[in-house]
Amino acid sequence: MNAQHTPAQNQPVPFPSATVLGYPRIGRRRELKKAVEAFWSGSSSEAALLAAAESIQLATVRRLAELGLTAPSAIPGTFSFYDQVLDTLVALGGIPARFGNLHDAGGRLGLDAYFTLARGNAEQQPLEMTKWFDTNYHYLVPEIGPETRFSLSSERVVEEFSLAKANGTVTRPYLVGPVTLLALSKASDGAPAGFAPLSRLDDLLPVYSELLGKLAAAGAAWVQLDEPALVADLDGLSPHEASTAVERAYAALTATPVGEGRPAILLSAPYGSLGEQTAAVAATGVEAVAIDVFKGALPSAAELALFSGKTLVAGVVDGHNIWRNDLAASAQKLDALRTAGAEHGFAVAVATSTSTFHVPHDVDEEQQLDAGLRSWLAFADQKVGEVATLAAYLADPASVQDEIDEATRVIASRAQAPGVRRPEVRQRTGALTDADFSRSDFAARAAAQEEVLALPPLPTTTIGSFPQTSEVRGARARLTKGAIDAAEYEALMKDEIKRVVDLQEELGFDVLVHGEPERNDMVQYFAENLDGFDVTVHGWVQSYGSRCTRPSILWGDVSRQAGPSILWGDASSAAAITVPWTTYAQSLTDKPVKGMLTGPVTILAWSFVRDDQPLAETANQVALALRDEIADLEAAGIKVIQVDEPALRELLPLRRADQADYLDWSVKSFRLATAGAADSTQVHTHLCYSEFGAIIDAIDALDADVTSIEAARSRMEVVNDLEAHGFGRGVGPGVYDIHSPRVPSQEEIEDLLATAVAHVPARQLWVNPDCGLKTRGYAETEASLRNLVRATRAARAALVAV
Ligand code: MET
Ligand SMILES: [Zn+2]
Repeated sequence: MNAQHTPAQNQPVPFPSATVLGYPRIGRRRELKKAVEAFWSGSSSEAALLAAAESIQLATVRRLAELGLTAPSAIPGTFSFYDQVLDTLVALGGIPARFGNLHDAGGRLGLDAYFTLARGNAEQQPLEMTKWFDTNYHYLVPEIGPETRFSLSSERVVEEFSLAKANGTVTRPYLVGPVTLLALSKASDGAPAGFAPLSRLDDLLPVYSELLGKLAAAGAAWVQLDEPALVADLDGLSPHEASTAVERAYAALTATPVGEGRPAILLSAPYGSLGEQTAAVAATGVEAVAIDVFKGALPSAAELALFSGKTLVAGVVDGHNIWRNDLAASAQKLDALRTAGAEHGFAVAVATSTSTFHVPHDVDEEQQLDAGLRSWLAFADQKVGEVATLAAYLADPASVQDEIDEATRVIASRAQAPGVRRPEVRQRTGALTDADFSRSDFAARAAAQEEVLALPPLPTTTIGSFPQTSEVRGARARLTKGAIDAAEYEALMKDEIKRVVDLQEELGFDVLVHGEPERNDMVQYFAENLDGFDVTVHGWVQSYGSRCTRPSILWGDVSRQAGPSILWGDASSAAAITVPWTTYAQSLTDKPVKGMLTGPVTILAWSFVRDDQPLAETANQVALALRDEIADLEAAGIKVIQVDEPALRELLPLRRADQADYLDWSVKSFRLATAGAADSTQVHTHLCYSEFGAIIDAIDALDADVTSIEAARSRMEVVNDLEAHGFGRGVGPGVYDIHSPRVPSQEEIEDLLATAVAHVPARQLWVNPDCGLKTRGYAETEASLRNLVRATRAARAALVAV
């Protein structure tokens, strides 16, 4: 089996015929999560953590070899204690000055320094966190300024390579590439206005080269430098700047010939087309380029001609979603590439389009799923098989005809399966008119809401969830196992709701929440209660650090389920998903309790969504189900309803040309979900995890009465955008960073509020944390919320004094 039909000229060691760009790194049973969290809590030692890391790393290498990645350099470096951007940053030593000196006496950044950057300490906020391209993974944002010093500060990547090698496998170390690392960085606090981190490229490159040299010396034949920034239109990075940076960076990194102190370089460009960067990338001296031809387009004939002498690694198998590959379609793409390769003298290899760390490990772990549904799926392990099959196809097309036919048959059966297309759902979306997407004027709504709610200035609220205690999670586990029945579970949840309501009353909040104890996850909970979805048991994927989510599978047409829910066995609650919990909370207090729903875009973004129809159609189906739920909440007397859309920014296409269309359908789906609400019902939305400046028009177009936005971790930057835009409705920029256990002081929150009041009219402002509190403990949450309410009271007094 050999894909090197036209061996590239400049490659001392050929690139393997089949590979993946990355693999899940948290462990099949989330072993890394457990090991890291035990270390953080102080219940295990650094030595225990390192031992766990080693065993996870070696298990991955063994598994990938078993699955067929046996050629040298076919297995990528897949380990990270927290985040790949942080790994690369720490290796290069470019850490923010605000942390003081984290280097040890030997000039190294150890594990403690690494975790301090990720999680903060008593004095310093952690590095900001934001979405990695259009995925639900979050990376830590480097802060680079003129003062940043780069020096080789960690050789973990070399040690990881050596560990695998000592155990018999030559892997392909992975680093975030220099252009992407700087393009994703923000200017440090001390940097002059307009400073561009990319201006430090020339200072960074020698450290990359030094690290590549160490990898070569350790025996690495190939390294992978990931440059997804090249498939995106990033703010502050023009196409010309991007090409120039690519040219400069890779001229420096390939200055040394392969074999004379550097490994061969695979430049990988996942998540879309290289587009106008194709020529710049093809002109570099790297030995191989991985392009995404699943989500991205095949390069044109003229572009392909530029790859002469290289290996083109074709990402034909989707690394980002879970559907079984259409092998016949992939084979066609490979045929085109093979023909062009023969003509222009480049080799072709097969890969996934992105790292597979966006998908779970193994479909075979999900025997509880319907066999039909299971046959439509490919998780990380199955994708390795698909890649191997397609590499075999390149070498000998006839050898895998059976596999190709089988994939074609399964995909055809999926289109016909019951539940995939339901006429009653399609009639409803087909009959929508413009009126279904609009509420009356904001002014009229605001007046009606003021009358019903009569809130003080700077109203306080939380984002929805309260800490998920081990009792709550334990109760859910016992319900699943059948150790308690629905009535017992319901009683336990009610106890928790009462505790949460009482706590908010005691703290003095104005708009309360029920705390969401009944929700394992804000998307999965809805998926479990809607038709068209299924959930997995072991399908965990990393969201950030040790945090994992278990995306549901949205495979069919969506509607609320007919018939009573399993809980609240009373037929009058037929189909309602959230009403009984919310009305129970409302029965305990005179303050308004928010109904909490997850919006259509977020339900799509955080599920594995069907790929057989436009996302807009699926979003409208979900929106109508939520619209029905909102009508039921209103009928039950709920006055404030929040529809969370934390993922609105996440699905934004990476290329500007595609963004307007996305924003149009995504905003419409939110409006479709919420526009049935009465004027007097206050509709909230919540956004987090991203910088929102770029989509502020779309946020405005959501037409929510109140929007809460994550802001504490980026130190209130969003209020500048709101001010510049003239945002006119209610807004709560977060004042408490819930991603870290740190308790913000009253003074600190007062400062943030003062900043907010300076940019946004006080009558529009709300006071709230950045996000839900489910991952926090009660003690720190109580202390933080107490400071939040105290700071609000002080800010109100200051307003009156003015
Ligand atoms: C990631 S956004 C979370 C919103 C949800 N209502 C919560 O409070 O957990
Ligand atoms: Zn949030």
